[in-house]
Amino acid sequence: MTSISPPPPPLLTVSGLTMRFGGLVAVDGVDLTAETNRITALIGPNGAGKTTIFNCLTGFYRPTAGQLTLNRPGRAPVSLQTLPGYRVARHGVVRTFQNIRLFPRMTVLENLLVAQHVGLMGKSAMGIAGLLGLSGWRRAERAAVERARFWIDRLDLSPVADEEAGNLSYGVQRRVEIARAMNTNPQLLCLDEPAAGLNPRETAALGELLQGIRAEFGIGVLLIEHDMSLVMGISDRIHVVEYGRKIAEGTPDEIRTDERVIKAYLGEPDEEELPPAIAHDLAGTESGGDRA
Ligand SMILES: Nc1ncnc2c1ncn2[C@@H]1O[C@H](COP(=O)(O)OP(=O)(O)OP(=O)(O)O)[C@@H](O)[C@H]1O
Repeated sequence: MTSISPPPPPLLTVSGLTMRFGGLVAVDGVDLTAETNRITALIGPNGAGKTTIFNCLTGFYRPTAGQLTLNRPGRAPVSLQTLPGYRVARHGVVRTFQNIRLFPRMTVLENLLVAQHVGLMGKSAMGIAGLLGLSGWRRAERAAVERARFWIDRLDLSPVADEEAGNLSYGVQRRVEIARAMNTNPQLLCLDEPAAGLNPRETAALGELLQGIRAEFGIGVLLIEHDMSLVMGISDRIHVVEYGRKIAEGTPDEIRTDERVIKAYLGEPDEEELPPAIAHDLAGTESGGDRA
C-alpha cells in the first residue's frame, strides 16, 4: 500500500504578525506564506506596513506578536521572530532595501566580498590566519572571489566589476544589490521596491532577471513593489495589505479584479499618485476611471 506524504510546508510561514509603535499598529495580525521556487509579492498603498513586515522578517524589528517560521527541506524549522538580523541572514533570508545601501567607495567586487566577510572571518580564526597568509584562508578567499565573480557575471556586471559602486547608474546599483544578496546563497530573497527609480526598460529587464534566478536556483522571492506592471507580470501569488491588515491574497488575475484591492488604491487622495499600471487597470475596471 502506498501512502501519500503531505506536501512540504511553505518555505516561510508568517502568522499573526503584529508590530506596534506606541499607539500605532503598523502591522496587525498579518498571515502570509512564501514558497520555494515562487515569486510572492507584497503590495499595498503607501504606509500600509509592507516594509515593517520586511523589518520584522529580517531581524531589524522584534515583532510585538506573531510567528515567522522558516522551513527548509531536511532541516528543523527556525523561528525567525526572535533572531537578530545577522542570524536571520545566516539561515538564508536576505534582503535589499528601498534606499540602495551599497558601500559607494568600494568596487562592485568588494561590495560582494564584504557580504562573505563573516564566512571568511570564521575560516581564518577571526582574521589572524588571513594576516599570516595561511593556506585555509587563501583557499577560502579564492572561493569567495570566484563566487562573487560568478554573480557579477550572472547579473551582467563584469564590465563594471572594478568600478566604485557610487559611480554607477541607479539601475546598475540595483543589480549590484541583488548580486550581493545572491552571493550569500539565500533561500529567500526579499526585495524592497527593486524597481524604484528604474526606467521601463530596466524594470522589464529586472523582471526577466528575477524570473531567471527563481527558475535557475529554485529560491523563493518575496517582493515589495509599487510597479504594478512588474508585480502583475512576474508574481505567482500576491498578498495585499492596507492599514497594516491583509485585505486580499491571490494570483495576479484574482488581485487585479478584487473589489477590496481596487477600493484600497482608489482611496489614495490623488490619482497622480496611483502606480500607472494600477491607474490603467482601474480605468479599465471602472469603465473610464469614474472615481469616488
Ligand atoms: N520605526 C518606526 N517608528 C514609528 N512608526 C513607524 C516606524 N516604521 C514604520 N512606522 C509607521 O508604520 C506604518 C507603516 O510603514 P511602512 O514603512 O511599513 O509602510 P509601507 O507599506 O512600507 O509604505 P511605503 O510603500 O510608503 O514604503 C507607517 O505609518 C509608518 O509611519
